[in-house]
Amino acid sequence: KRYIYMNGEYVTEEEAKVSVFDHGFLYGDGIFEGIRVYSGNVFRLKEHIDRLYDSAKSILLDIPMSKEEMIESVVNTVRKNNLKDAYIRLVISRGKGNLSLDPFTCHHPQVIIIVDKIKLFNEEMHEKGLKIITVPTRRNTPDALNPKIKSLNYLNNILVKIEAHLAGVSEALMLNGEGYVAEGSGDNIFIIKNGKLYTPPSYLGALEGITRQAIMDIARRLGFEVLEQPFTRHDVFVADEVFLTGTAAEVIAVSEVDGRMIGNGSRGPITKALLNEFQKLVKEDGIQVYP
Ligand SMILES: Cc1ncc(COP(=O)(O)O)c(CNc2cccc(C(=O)O)c2)c1O
Repeated sequence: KRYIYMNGEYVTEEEAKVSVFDHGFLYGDGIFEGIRVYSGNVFRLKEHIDRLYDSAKSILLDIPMSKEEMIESVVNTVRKNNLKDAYIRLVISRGKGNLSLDPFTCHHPQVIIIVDKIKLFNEEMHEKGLKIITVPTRRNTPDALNPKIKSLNYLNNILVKIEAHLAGVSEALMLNGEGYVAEGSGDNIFIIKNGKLYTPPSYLGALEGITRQAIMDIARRLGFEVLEQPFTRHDVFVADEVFLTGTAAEVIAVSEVDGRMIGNGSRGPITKALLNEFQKLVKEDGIQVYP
């Protein structure tokens, strides 16, 4: 049996329901985090919670518990489900209100913690790398709905998934309003050229990924230069290596973009080395569920 945390209680999947008047359901008025547990370690949980509370502040959503209480609730929910490896979906909605858009008619934000088994990319996909495309749908502009806010408004990302699917690929890149590469539908992007790593700067219009930061930390620790600067599709096409990062994706190589083969058409050596280091880090850096 799986238990879901809802507003301080554990309920079963069948009992886990929200009101049809919940503004998270009606308007995507809410925020969320995707977090992973590796061998009982909740990877960089504090960093995820810090980002969650930043997203909350940015949309004036008042989470009815402290960061410490939220961390404890996440850990307890993993323990309640007795999982050592898992994917956690932490959702906070504005809560039940009337049918207007007005968030000030919602007085009880919903705090929901779902713990699930995780699907992985298999070893073959890691070695071969993903074939991806660039799609016409641009990333939300920061002065409209800032991509730094991990909100429940994922239609921008879902439209990208639809375009990728229609093109027969599993993932796609979004550009920003100026035509610079922003990120994938649910992951950040890195390119490697002449031994240097490049990733779009966070102001460009992408989520400040926890995995992105971890890879930058690892790469710098290994002595690589990492530059956060804008780049274009051309820079991606001529890169030696390309990979995507995300809690679900981890570190996944890209072997083809818009029909251009990347490097020798399979995962590059630096990408593989970074993934190896990442797989060690995720077991250590975070909060232990079963100390
Ligand atoms: C738009 C976007 N960009 C980057 C990332 C990677 O960030 P982290 O390194 O912090 O996870 C995300 C988060 N990744 C995310 C969110 C929701 C679902 C899925 C999925 O692949 O099922 C993935 C994301 O949603």
